[in-house]
Amino acid sequence: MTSTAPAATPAGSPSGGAAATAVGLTKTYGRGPAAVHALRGVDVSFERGAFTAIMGPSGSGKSTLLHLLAGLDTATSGRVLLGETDLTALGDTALTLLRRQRLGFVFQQFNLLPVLTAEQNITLPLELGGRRGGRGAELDREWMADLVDVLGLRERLSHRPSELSGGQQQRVAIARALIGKPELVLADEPTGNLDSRSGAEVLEFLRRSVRELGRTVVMVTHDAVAASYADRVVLLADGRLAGEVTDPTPEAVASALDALRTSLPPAGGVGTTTAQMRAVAAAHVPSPAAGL
Ligand SMILES: Nc1ncnc2c1ncn2[C@@H]1O[C@H](COP(=O)(O)OP(=O)(O)OP(=O)(O)O)[C@@H](O)[C@H]1O
Repeated sequence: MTSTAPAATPAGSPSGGAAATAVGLTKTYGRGPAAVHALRGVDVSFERGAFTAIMGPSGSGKSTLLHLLAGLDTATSGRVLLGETDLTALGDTALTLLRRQRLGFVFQQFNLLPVLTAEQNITLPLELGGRRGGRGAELDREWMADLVDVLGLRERLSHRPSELSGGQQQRVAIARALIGKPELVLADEPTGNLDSRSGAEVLEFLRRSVRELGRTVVMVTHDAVAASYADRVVLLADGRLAGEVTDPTPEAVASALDALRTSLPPAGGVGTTTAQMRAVAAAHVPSPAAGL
């Protein structure tokens, strides 16, 4: 699938124009011989107004990177910037507020409240913000109408989640993620629980939220077809940035992933140098990441 979006910001570029930036990001779980190096120094920028997918073999650090971008986990070293704000310098309360006011989340499990209607689920973040005096508690009715139309939910607003299909529920979850006009929407396998038709709808809506509603989306996925809806695919292998595919097609993504998998030993990275991965990725990826 070819995108008409502007060229992506190179990996590791400064945060000007970037919705989020990771700088020398490392995350180690555990200590000593049991330590797991989930991220080993990742430098990557996510361009504002673009749809970026993060892909890589199982255990390559995708979810860890998404969680650090969300301020849901703390880095071992390095920094995460949301715009100009350094998340790694914030305490728990500030991070909670930042997540509520500046981020939107879409999960594989739709996480809708069963007793609320679709409309109530969508506006819930504003209710929560309002109760605590947070910013964005006012419902922007025009924005709500835009979201409902783009997501095709107008006829479904009074329905409860149990009365909606999986795809419709995920569209409600996307509207809920977007209602507060977050700077960045983080999606973790948003189509993982959907059949391919509903998945395609959801991906199309995520793309439209970027193209038509000016949002910024970063999505973790295992699916090369899903990734092809993005403007750019960032590849991770063994906790490191291992290349990228711009204007991705499913074939280009699948071949870049195959190249990464065959370059990794079964144990997950021991003995594989970044240089080896770069060489393999460069051979298969149309636009390898600058700065690798
Ligand atoms: N809380 C944790 N404690 C210990 N190790 C962890 C923890 N979370 C993740 N890891 C390890 O960190 C590495 C990266 O995990 P992560 O979940 O980020 O990978 P992933 O690319 O998202 O994998 P998958 O595609 O299988 O979901 C893995 O080796 C994983 O086992």
